[in-house]
Amino acid sequence: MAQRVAVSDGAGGSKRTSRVRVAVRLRPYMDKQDEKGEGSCVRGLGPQNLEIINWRNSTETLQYQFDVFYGEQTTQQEVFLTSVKPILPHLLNGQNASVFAYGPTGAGKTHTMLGSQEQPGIIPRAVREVFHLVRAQEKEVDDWSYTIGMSYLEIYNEKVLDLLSPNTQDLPIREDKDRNILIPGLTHTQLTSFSEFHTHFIPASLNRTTASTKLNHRSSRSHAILLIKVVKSQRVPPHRQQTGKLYLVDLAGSEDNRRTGNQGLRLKESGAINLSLFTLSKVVDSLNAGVGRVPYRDSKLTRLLQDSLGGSAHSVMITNIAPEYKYYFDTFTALNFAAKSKLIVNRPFVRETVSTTESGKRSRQQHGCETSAEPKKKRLKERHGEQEAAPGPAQPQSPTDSSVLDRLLALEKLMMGSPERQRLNLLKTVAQSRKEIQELKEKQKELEKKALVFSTLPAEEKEQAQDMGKHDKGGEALKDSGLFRTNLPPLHRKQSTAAKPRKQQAVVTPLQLSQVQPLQSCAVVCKPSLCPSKKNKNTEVPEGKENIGVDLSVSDTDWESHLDTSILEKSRDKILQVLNSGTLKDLKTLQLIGDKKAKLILGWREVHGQFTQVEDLQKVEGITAKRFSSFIKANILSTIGK
Ligand SMILES: Nc1ncnc2c1ncn2[C@@H]1O[C@H](COP(=O)(O)OP(=O)(O)OP(=O)(O)O)[C@@H](O)[C@H]1O
Repeated sequence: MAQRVAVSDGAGGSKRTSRVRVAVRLRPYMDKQDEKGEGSCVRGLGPQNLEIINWRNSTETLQYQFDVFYGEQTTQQEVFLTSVKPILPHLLNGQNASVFAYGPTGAGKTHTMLGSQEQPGIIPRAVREVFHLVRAQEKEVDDWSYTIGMSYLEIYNEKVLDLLSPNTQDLPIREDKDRNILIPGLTHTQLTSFSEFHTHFIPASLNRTTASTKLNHRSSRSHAILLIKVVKSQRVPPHRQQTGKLYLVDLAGSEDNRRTGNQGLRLKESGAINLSLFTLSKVVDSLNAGVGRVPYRDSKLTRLLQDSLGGSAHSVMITNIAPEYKYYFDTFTALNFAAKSKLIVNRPFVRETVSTTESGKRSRQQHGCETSAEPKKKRLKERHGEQEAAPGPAQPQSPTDSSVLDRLLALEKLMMGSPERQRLNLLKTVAQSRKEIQELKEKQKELEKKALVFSTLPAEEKEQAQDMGKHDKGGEALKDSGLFRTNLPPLHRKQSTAAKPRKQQAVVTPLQLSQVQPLQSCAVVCKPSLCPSKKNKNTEVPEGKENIGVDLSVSDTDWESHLDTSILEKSRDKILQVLNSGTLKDLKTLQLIGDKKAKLILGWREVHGQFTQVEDLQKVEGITAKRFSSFIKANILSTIGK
């Protein structure tokens, strides 16, 4: 059997970590979409620079520098030749590459990646070039043969779906011992020519999940990922084999839900899209800043791209932006994620209000890439015009909506002026907070359900339940959090007629009835020393599970000795069973296991199979011996009570 060999770059040899090359492409101004005729808010300054009006002060612009800036006149061919073609030869040496189009909905990602028949984009051009390179290589070198194959998939709502075989379910992502990422079950079709590629690709594209949002009629709601694999096999012994993978990714649009009118399923989709794009930008940031851990595992998208993004792979991110004012917030956000730095420049942006019919003409003038050699006279004239149009500190023309301004302020506070590492930490904190909010929301839903049940109980039972609830620390923590109070107004209203303010909050207490029970029952089966004590409270409570219904205050080392061995074993078996056969939801019912840990457990199971004993849990990333010891204690106490 052919052997996969380690590959090195033709230029050097030693393993290195590539930066992700960041390009920005500004699409042409589109009159029809700009009903208010507000004009452009962004324009090019040169081959690497652009500027956007400063929303805080319109006498200033914010200037950004990227590896490349493509102005609105840039052709599809120029984008391909300068950003994509140079990385393709690496595929024939067994190296990986990825090209992805990032940016707000309607800013031109699909145009850049796919294009049209008249203006083909990166995908058709890259596949044609790969065939060309392979044919040329086959003519030159005799002792290697090449095969080219394709897979096409989408990530929709964090599910991996096969576009070449649309009836398949969510596919798993695995990693082999050489750290290659694999998707078992994904269709891989051998291609003999470029026209054959078209035969498979076009119908598969129609399987892609798209829906209409207010912003773009055929807005893509999934990340579409085309994989082109080049396998190079040695015809003579030792029959070495090298595989080069190229991922061509048309990302779903990041969007502002308040503006797009997303609700229900669309809103859920947007959550998944925004989370994966957020993780992607964190990954790109970490790779380019050269900081330690790259958070590939935080989303399916980045997990899938792990072996083709950073490391020894060659990656290009093309951030697409739109010039219209109505895209201001999205453009600003996209630029801040893509840019390493920005400069505030005291130079006004001409932005007098014009009628829609004139705006196209004016925008073309504005968007011509200005250079520093621009006549001084013209700049002075612009400045003068600006002062006439908008005296004093100005607001941005479009995002005057106070919620947008709030978010701009928050975003700026987060991104501006902080050193790279600090910025990464902030990004991390935001992601963590989002996760925690999600978990709290889930918990809240659960509590609401239980509250409903409680409201049907007779008065006597209610009182009993309230008394028991007072002992529950997790419930108190939730009650004390502002989030719980603000998110449960209907429940408070319901109670307010029957009880005093202090008691109103007790609406949650019966909900913890089932959580308190383990401790109560525990008193029956364990020795007195194990029963809940309020004195010893220094036990670590990891990962968003602070509201566990058991007391962890008993000493970490001797608590097992207080329990009956057969009960202990039975509990361990129960836990092991959940670890080995539980779904994500089941795993999350375990004490101290949140969403992230549950996913890591599932991932471990996919790669390594069953856990032979509960202690194996320590092999899962992030579960330290200390965490495991808290985990086992909390879960055993909890199962004993059930
Ligand atoms: N560089 C460009 N030149 C000409 N037209 C463009 C360019 N970029 C985008 N467009 C046009 O703008 C519109 C929106 O572009 P596109 O559908 O590619 O956006 P998108 O970012 O892929 O949106 P979504 O996230 O919804 O898929 C399309 O009509 C497209 O043809």
